Amino acid sequence: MNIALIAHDEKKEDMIQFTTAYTHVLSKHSLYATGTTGLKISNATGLKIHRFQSGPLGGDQQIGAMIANGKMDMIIFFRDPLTAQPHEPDVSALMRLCDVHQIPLVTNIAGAEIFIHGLSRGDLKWREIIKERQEKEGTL
Ligand SMILES: O=C(CO)COP(=O)(O)O
Repeated sequence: MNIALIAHDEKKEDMIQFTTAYTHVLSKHSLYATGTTGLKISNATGLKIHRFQSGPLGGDQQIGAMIANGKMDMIIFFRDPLTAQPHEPDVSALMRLCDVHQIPLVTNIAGAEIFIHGLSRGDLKWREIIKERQEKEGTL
């Protein structure tokens, strides 16, 4: 599965703890992240991560583009609800695209715990079926 990991500054510590705890699960998947989040995770865990631009510079939009192109399977986005973000429109756009394309999105560590267990149990296998169908129909 292609998984995006994103955290606002006040939530980066949560992301490091989460990815450290679940390195063994995450290492079986293709990981993508916004710039600073990706750097911090790979420094802390050694996980291989494709890093996009930093969020305020367009990273959320790059991940959004992957969703629109049918290339993203899950978004783990630890959002800071208490701090105004200069790129709030990008954040909203990313979450909107998750809903448009039925991509599982979780925005806090408590939910992410549930997602990660579902992921290791195979709850996201339906994504493969959808992708195969889209490839056949030429819509991917
Ligand atoms: O701002 C972000 C997501 O909206 C995260 O960006 P960084 O990972 O570059 O800090």
